[in-house]
Amino acid sequence: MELALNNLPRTIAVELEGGVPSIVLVDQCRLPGELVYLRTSDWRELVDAVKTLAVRGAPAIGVAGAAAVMLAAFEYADGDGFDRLLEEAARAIAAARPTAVNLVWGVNKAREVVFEARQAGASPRETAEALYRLTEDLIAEDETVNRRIGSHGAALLRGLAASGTQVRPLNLLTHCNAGSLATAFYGTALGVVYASAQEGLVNRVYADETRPVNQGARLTVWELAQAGVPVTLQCDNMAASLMEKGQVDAVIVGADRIAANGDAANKIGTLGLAVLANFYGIPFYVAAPMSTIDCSTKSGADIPIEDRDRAEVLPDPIPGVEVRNPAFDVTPYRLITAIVTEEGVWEPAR
Ligand SMILES: CSC[C@@H](O)[C@@H](O)C(=O)COP(=O)(O)O
Repeated sequence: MELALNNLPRTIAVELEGGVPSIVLVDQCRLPGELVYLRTSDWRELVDAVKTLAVRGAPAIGVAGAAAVMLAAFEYADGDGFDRLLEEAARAIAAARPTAVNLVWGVNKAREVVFEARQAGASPRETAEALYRLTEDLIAEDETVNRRIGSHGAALLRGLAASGTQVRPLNLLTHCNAGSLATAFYGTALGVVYASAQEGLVNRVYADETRPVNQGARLTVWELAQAGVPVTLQCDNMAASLMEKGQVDAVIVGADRIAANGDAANKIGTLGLAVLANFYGIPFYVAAPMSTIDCSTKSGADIPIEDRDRAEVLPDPIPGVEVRNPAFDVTPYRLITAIVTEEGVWEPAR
Protein backbone atom coordinates (compact mmCIF):
# COMPACT_ATOMS: atom_id res chain seq x y z
CA MET A 1 0.00 0.00 0.00
CA GLU A 2 1.35 3.42 -1.00
CA LEU A 3 1.25 5.68 2.08
CA ALA A 4 1.25 9.47 2.23
CA LEU A 5 3.26 9.93 5.42
CA ASN A 6 4.35 13.34 4.12
CA ASN A 7 0.81 14.52 4.85
CA LEU A 8 1.42 14.03 8.57
CA PRO A 9 2.55 17.13 10.48
CA ARG A 10 5.59 17.24 12.75
CA THR A 11 4.02 17.15 16.22
CA ILE A 12 6.75 19.12 18.00
CA ALA A 13 9.61 21.25 16.67
CA VAL A 14 12.12 23.63 18.17
CA GLU A 15 13.47 26.89 16.75
CA LEU A 16 16.09 29.43 17.80
CA GLU A 17 15.81 32.96 16.48
CA GLY A 18 17.94 35.85 17.73
CA GLY A 19 19.01 33.76 20.73
CA VAL A 20 15.36 33.14 21.75
CA PRO A 21 14.14 29.51 21.56
CA SER A 22 10.58 28.54 20.82
CA ILE A 23 8.64 25.31 20.68
CA VAL A 24 6.12 24.80 17.92
CA LEU A 25 3.36 22.25 18.56
CA VAL A 26 0.42 20.90 16.61
CA ASP A 27 -2.54 22.04 18.74
CA GLN A 28 -4.26 18.67 19.14
CA CYS A 29 -7.28 20.24 20.85
CA ARG A 30 -8.16 21.84 17.50
CA LEU A 31 -7.95 18.69 15.35
CA PRO A 32 -9.57 17.43 13.21
CA GLY A 33 -11.33 20.74 12.47
CA GLU A 34 -8.16 22.69 11.80
CA LEU A 35 -4.45 22.02 11.76
CA VAL A 36 -3.00 24.93 13.72
CA TYR A 37 0.27 25.29 15.56
CA LEU A 38 0.96 26.70 19.02
CA ARG A 39 4.23 28.57 19.40
CA THR A 40 5.69 29.42 22.81
CA SER A 41 8.94 30.47 24.46
CA ASP A 42 7.41 30.25 27.94
CA TRP A 43 7.87 26.95 29.81
CA ARG A 44 4.68 27.60 31.81
CA GLU A 45 2.63 27.75 28.59
CA LEU A 46 4.21 24.49 27.48
CA VAL A 47 3.21 22.89 30.80
CA ASP A 48 -0.35 24.17 30.22
CA ALA A 49 -0.29 22.62 26.73
CA VAL A 50 0.63 19.27 28.33
CA LYS A 51 -2.17 19.58 30.91
CA THR A 52 -4.86 20.57 28.38
CA LEU A 53 -3.75 17.79 25.95
CA ALA A 54 -2.77 20.28 23.22
CA VAL A 55 0.34 18.08 23.19
CA ARG A 56 -0.30 14.53 24.36
CA GLY A 57 0.82 10.92 24.02
CA ALA A 58 3.66 9.56 26.13
CA PRO A 59 6.62 10.08 23.75
CA ALA A 60 5.46 13.58 22.73
CA ILE A 61 5.13 14.73 26.33
CA GLY A 62 8.56 13.23 27.05
CA VAL A 63 10.06 15.55 24.44
CA ALA A 64 7.88 18.42 25.68
CA GLY A 65 9.19 17.86 29.24
CA ALA A 66 12.82 18.25 28.17
CA ALA A 67 11.88 21.20 25.94
CA ALA A 68 10.13 22.95 28.83
CA VAL A 69 13.28 22.64 30.99
CA MET A 70 15.24 24.12 28.06
CA LEU A 71 12.86 27.13 27.83
CA ALA A 72 13.17 27.66 31.60
CA ALA A 73 16.98 27.57 31.32
CA PHE A 74 16.96 30.35 28.71
CA GLU A 75 14.55 32.37 30.88
CA TYR A 76 16.71 32.09 34.01
CA ALA A 77 20.13 32.23 32.30
CA ASP A 78 20.73 35.94 32.84
CA GLY A 79 19.53 36.33 36.45
CA ASP A 80 20.49 35.07 39.92
CA GLY A 81 19.66 31.61 41.28
CA PHE A 82 19.84 29.75 37.92
CA ASP A 83 20.30 26.24 39.36
CA ARG A 84 17.63 26.61 42.05
CA LEU A 85 15.03 28.18 39.73
CA LEU A 86 15.72 25.62 37.04
CA GLU A 87 15.23 22.71 39.44
CA GLU A 88 11.98 24.27 40.73
CA ALA A 89 10.76 24.53 37.13
CA ALA A 90 11.86 20.93 36.41
CA ARG A 91 9.78 19.70 39.37
CA ALA A 92 6.69 21.60 38.20
CA ILE A 93 7.13 20.30 34.65
CA ALA A 94 7.55 16.67 35.76
CA ALA A 95 4.33 16.93 37.82
CA ALA A 96 2.16 18.14 34.91
CA ARG A 97 0.78 14.62 34.25
CA PRO A 98 1.45 11.61 36.49
CA THR A 99 0.94 8.43 34.46
CA ALA A 100 3.19 8.62 31.38
CA VAL A 101 6.68 7.94 32.70
CA ASN A 102 8.11 9.54 29.55
CA LEU A 103 7.45 13.02 30.98
CA VAL A 104 9.74 12.37 33.96
CA TRP A 105 12.15 10.58 31.60
CA GLY A 106 12.39 13.73 29.41
CA VAL A 107 12.85 16.00 32.43
CA ASN A 108 15.54 13.65 33.79
CA LYS A 109 17.36 13.70 30.43
CA ALA A 110 17.43 17.50 30.76
CA ARG A 111 18.60 17.27 34.40
CA GLU A 112 21.51 15.02 33.31
CA VAL A 113 22.57 17.56 30.68
CA VAL A 114 22.39 20.39 33.25
CA PHE A 115 24.41 18.39 35.78
CA GLU A 116 27.14 17.51 33.27
CA ALA A 117 27.33 21.04 31.83
CA ARG A 118 27.53 22.70 35.27
CA GLN A 119 30.12 20.15 36.49
CA ALA A 120 32.21 21.01 33.43
CA GLY A 121 31.99 24.73 34.33
CA ALA A 122 29.43 25.78 31.70
CA SER A 123 27.69 29.13 32.25
CA PRO A 124 23.88 29.23 32.55
CA ARG A 125 23.59 30.35 28.90
CA GLU A 126 25.91 27.59 27.71
CA THR A 127 23.83 25.13 29.74
CA ALA A 128 20.64 26.42 28.10
CA GLU A 129 22.27 25.98 24.69
CA ALA A 130 23.22 22.39 25.60
CA LEU A 131 19.55 21.80 26.50
CA TYR A 132 18.51 23.20 23.13
CA ARG A 133 20.74 20.62 21.41
CA LEU A 134 19.25 17.90 23.65
CA THR A 135 15.74 18.87 22.56
CA GLU A 136 16.72 18.66 18.89
CA ASP A 137 18.32 15.25 19.50
CA LEU A 138 15.29 13.87 21.37
CA ILE A 139 12.98 14.89 18.52
CA ALA A 140 15.19 13.16 15.94
CA GLU A 141 15.75 10.08 18.14
CA ASP A 142 12.05 9.64 18.77
CA GLU A 143 11.35 9.21 15.06
CA THR A 144 14.24 6.74 14.71
CA VAL A 145 12.99 4.71 17.69
CA ASN A 146 9.43 4.67 16.33
CA ARG A 147 10.56 3.46 12.92
CA ARG A 148 12.42 0.60 14.65
CA ILE A 149 9.31 -0.28 16.67
CA GLY A 150 7.44 -0.23 13.36
CA SER A 151 9.77 -2.71 11.70
CA HIS A 152 9.75 -5.12 14.69
CA GLY A 153 5.95 -4.90 14.77
CA ALA A 154 5.67 -5.50 11.03
CA ALA A 155 7.72 -8.69 11.45
CA LEU A 156 5.15 -9.91 14.00
CA LEU A 157 2.20 -9.05 11.79
CA ARG A 158 3.89 -10.70 8.80
CA GLY A 159 3.67 -14.00 10.67
CA LEU A 160 0.02 -13.38 11.51
CA ALA A 161 -0.88 -12.43 7.93
CA ALA A 162 0.87 -15.41 6.37
CA SER A 163 -1.66 -17.92 5.18
CA GLY A 164 0.08 -20.74 3.32
CA THR A 165 2.10 -19.07 0.59
CA GLN A 166 -0.33 -16.12 0.47
CA VAL A 167 -0.63 -12.98 2.56
CA ARG A 168 -4.07 -12.20 4.00
CA PRO A 169 -4.09 -8.49 4.90
CA LEU A 170 -5.16 -7.96 8.49
CA ASN A 171 -7.93 -6.04 10.21
CA LEU A 172 -6.44 -4.26 13.20
CA LEU A 173 -8.14 -2.57 16.12
CA THR A 174 -6.58 0.33 18.02
CA HIS A 175 -7.61 2.54 20.92
CA CYS A 176 -6.75 6.18 21.69
CA ASN A 177 -4.01 7.68 19.52
CA ALA A 178 -0.58 6.10 19.65
CA GLY A 179 0.25 7.59 16.30
CA SER A 180 2.53 10.18 14.82
CA LEU A 181 0.58 12.84 16.72
CA ALA A 182 1.47 11.17 20.04
CA THR A 183 5.19 11.22 19.20
CA ALA A 184 7.61 13.54 17.45
CA PHE A 185 6.80 11.65 14.23
CA TYR A 186 5.60 8.24 12.95
CA GLY A 187 4.02 6.82 16.11
CA THR A 188 4.31 3.62 18.11
CA ALA A 189 1.19 1.46 17.60
CA LEU A 190 0.39 3.36 14.40
CA GLY A 191 4.08 3.17 13.48
CA VAL A 192 3.57 -0.60 13.40
CA VAL A 193 0.48 0.00 11.26
CA TYR A 194 2.45 2.22 8.82
CA ALA A 195 5.38 -0.20 8.52
CA SER A 196 2.97 -3.12 8.03
CA ALA A 197 0.69 -1.27 5.59
CA GLN A 198 3.70 -0.45 3.42
CA GLU A 199 4.27 -4.22 3.13
CA GLY A 200 0.64 -4.86 2.17
CA LEU A 201 -0.15 -6.51 5.52
CA VAL A 202 -3.03 -4.22 6.53
CA ASN A 203 -6.55 -4.35 5.17
CA ARG A 204 -8.18 -1.87 7.56
CA VAL A 205 -7.78 -0.26 10.98
CA TYR A 206 -10.76 0.01 13.31
CA ALA A 207 -10.36 2.99 15.64
CA ASP A 208 -12.27 3.21 18.91
CA GLU A 209 -13.57 6.73 19.49
CA THR A 210 -11.94 6.69 22.98
CA ARG A 211 -14.26 8.54 25.32
CA PRO A 212 -14.17 10.95 27.05
CA VAL A 213 -11.75 13.11 25.05
CA ASN A 214 -12.11 11.18 21.77
CA GLN A 215 -8.46 10.83 20.77
CA GLY A 216 -9.55 8.02 18.44
CA ALA A 217 -12.44 9.89 16.84
CA ARG A 218 -10.57 13.19 16.52
CA LEU A 219 -6.93 12.21 16.05
CA THR A 220 -6.44 8.56 15.01
CA VAL A 221 -8.99 8.58 12.21
CA TRP A 222 -7.71 11.95 10.93
CA GLU A 223 -4.10 10.78 11.05
CA LEU A 224 -4.77 7.44 9.31
CA ALA A 225 -6.89 9.12 6.63
CA GLN A 226 -4.10 11.67 6.03
CA ALA A 227 -1.61 8.84 5.68
CA GLY A 228 -3.87 6.87 3.34
CA VAL A 229 -4.60 3.88 5.61
CA PRO A 230 -8.21 2.56 5.33
CA VAL A 231 -9.87 3.34 8.66
CA THR A 232 -13.27 2.79 10.24
CA LEU A 233 -14.36 4.67 13.34
CA GLN A 234 -16.46 2.87 15.92
CA CYS A 235 -17.84 3.71 19.37
CA ASP A 236 -15.96 2.22 22.34
CA ASN A 237 -18.79 -0.21 23.07
CA MET A 238 -18.67 -1.78 19.58
CA ALA A 239 -15.43 -3.75 19.90
CA ALA A 240 -17.01 -6.92 21.30
CA SER A 241 -19.49 -7.29 18.44
CA LEU A 242 -16.71 -6.70 15.87
CA MET A 243 -14.59 -9.42 17.49
CA GLU A 244 -17.56 -11.77 17.77
CA LYS A 245 -18.02 -11.42 13.99
CA GLY A 246 -14.38 -12.44 13.47
CA GLN A 247 -13.45 -9.06 12.01
CA VAL A 248 -10.42 -8.31 14.21
CA ASP A 249 -7.13 -10.12 13.57
CA ALA A 250 -5.09 -8.24 16.19
CA VAL A 251 -5.36 -5.37 18.66
CA ILE A 252 -2.48 -2.91 18.81
CA VAL A 253 -2.20 -0.07 21.31
CA GLY A 254 0.45 2.18 22.86
CA ALA A 255 1.40 2.57 26.53
CA ASP A 256 2.03 5.35 29.01
CA ARG A 257 4.03 3.29 31.48
CA ILE A 258 5.05 -0.36 31.50
CA ALA A 259 5.96 -1.80 34.89
CA ALA A 260 8.90 -4.17 35.42
CA ASN A 261 6.59 -7.22 35.24
CA GLY A 262 5.05 -6.13 31.92
CA ASP A 263 1.77 -4.67 33.24
CA ALA A 264 0.98 -1.73 30.95
CA ALA A 265 -0.94 1.48 31.62
CA ASN A 266 -2.68 3.00 28.63
CA LYS A 267 -5.75 5.07 27.86
CA ILE A 268 -8.86 4.09 29.81
CA GLY A 269 -10.68 1.34 27.94
CA THR A 270 -7.55 -0.54 26.90
CA LEU A 271 -8.04 -3.11 29.68
CA GLY A 272 -11.54 -3.94 28.42
CA LEU A 273 -10.15 -4.55 24.92
CA ALA A 274 -7.43 -6.82 26.31
CA VAL A 275 -10.02 -8.88 28.21
CA LEU A 276 -12.14 -9.18 25.06
CA ALA A 277 -9.13 -10.08 22.90
CA ASN A 278 -8.21 -12.77 25.40
CA PHE A 279 -11.75 -14.18 25.33
CA TYR A 280 -11.80 -14.32 21.53
CA GLY A 281 -8.20 -15.59 21.20
CA ILE A 282 -7.05 -12.47 19.34
CA PRO A 283 -3.41 -11.32 19.78
CA PHE A 284 -3.09 -8.16 21.88
CA TYR A 285 0.05 -6.13 21.17
CA VAL A 286 1.49 -3.13 23.02
CA ALA A 287 3.97 -0.97 21.09
CA ALA A 288 6.15 1.42 23.09
CA PRO A 289 9.69 2.78 23.29
CA MET A 290 12.08 1.55 25.98
CA SER A 291 11.63 4.97 27.66
CA THR A 292 8.07 3.88 28.56
CA ILE A 293 9.35 0.86 30.50
CA ASP A 294 9.78 1.86 34.13
CA CYS A 295 11.76 -0.79 35.97
CA SER A 296 11.44 1.15 39.23
CA THR A 297 7.69 0.43 39.13
CA LYS A 298 7.28 -3.23 40.12
CA SER A 299 3.78 -3.88 38.86
CA GLY A 300 0.75 -2.10 37.49
CA ALA A 301 -0.62 -1.61 41.01
CA ASP A 302 2.20 0.90 41.58
CA ILE A 303 1.46 3.02 38.49
CA PRO A 304 -0.12 6.39 39.41
CA ILE A 305 -3.35 6.92 37.46
CA GLU A 306 -4.28 10.43 36.39
CA ASP A 307 -7.74 11.51 37.53
CA ARG A 308 -9.00 14.20 35.16
CA ASP A 309 -11.67 16.89 35.35
CA ARG A 310 -15.23 15.54 35.69
CA ALA A 311 -16.35 18.08 33.06
CA GLU A 312 -14.63 15.97 30.38
CA VAL A 313 -17.29 13.31 31.03
CA LEU A 314 -20.23 15.47 32.06
CA PRO A 315 -19.86 19.10 30.89
CA ASP A 316 -23.08 20.22 32.63
CA PRO A 317 -23.16 18.83 36.16
CA ILE A 318 -26.36 17.12 37.28
CA PRO A 319 -27.10 17.66 40.98
CA GLY A 320 -26.58 14.46 42.97
CA VAL A 321 -24.50 12.75 40.23
CA GLU A 322 -20.90 11.83 40.86
CA VAL A 323 -18.56 11.30 37.92
CA ARG A 324 -15.48 9.11 37.57
CA ASN A 325 -12.79 10.14 35.11
CA PRO A 326 -9.61 8.06 35.44
CA ALA A 327 -7.59 8.77 32.26
CA PHE A 328 -5.81 5.38 32.17
CA ASP A 329 -6.19 1.74 33.14
CA VAL A 330 -3.65 -1.03 33.57
CA THR A 331 -3.61 -4.20 31.48
CA PRO A 332 -2.05 -7.12 33.34
CA TYR A 333 0.95 -8.66 31.57
CA ARG A 334 -0.80 -12.03 31.21
CA LEU A 335 -3.29 -10.46 28.77
CA ILE A 336 -0.50 -8.99 26.60
CA THR A 337 0.66 -11.22 23.75
CA ALA A 338 3.77 -9.14 23.10
CA ILE A 339 5.33 -5.76 23.85
CA VAL A 340 7.06 -4.33 20.78
CA THR A 341 9.96 -1.97 21.49
CA GLU A 342 12.78 -0.54 19.39
CA GLU A 343 15.01 -3.25 20.85
CA GLY A 344 12.77 -6.13 19.90
CA VAL A 345 9.73 -8.04 21.03
CA TRP A 346 9.08 -9.07 24.63
CA GLU A 347 6.44 -11.64 25.55
CA PRO A 348 5.76 -10.71 29.17
CA ALA A 349 3.72 -13.81 29.99
CA ARG A 350 6.68 -16.03 29.04
C1 LIG B 1 2.42 6.62 21.62
S1 LIG B 1 1.29 7.25 22.72
C2 LIG B 1 0.90 5.99 23.92
C3 LIG B 1 -0.05 6.49 24.93
O1 LIG B 1 0.43 7.69 25.47
C4 LIG B 1 -1.45 6.71 24.33
O2 LIG B 1 -1.96 5.47 23.93
C5 LIG B 1 -2.34 7.35 25.35
O3 LIG B 1 -2.93 6.69 26.18
C6 LIG B 1 -2.36 8.83 25.36
O4 LIG B 1 -3.19 9.38 26.31
P1 LIG B 1 -3.36 10.97 26.33
O5 LIG B 1 -4.22 11.23 27.52
O6 LIG B 1 -4.03 11.35 25.04
O7 LIG B 1 -1.98 11.56 26.46
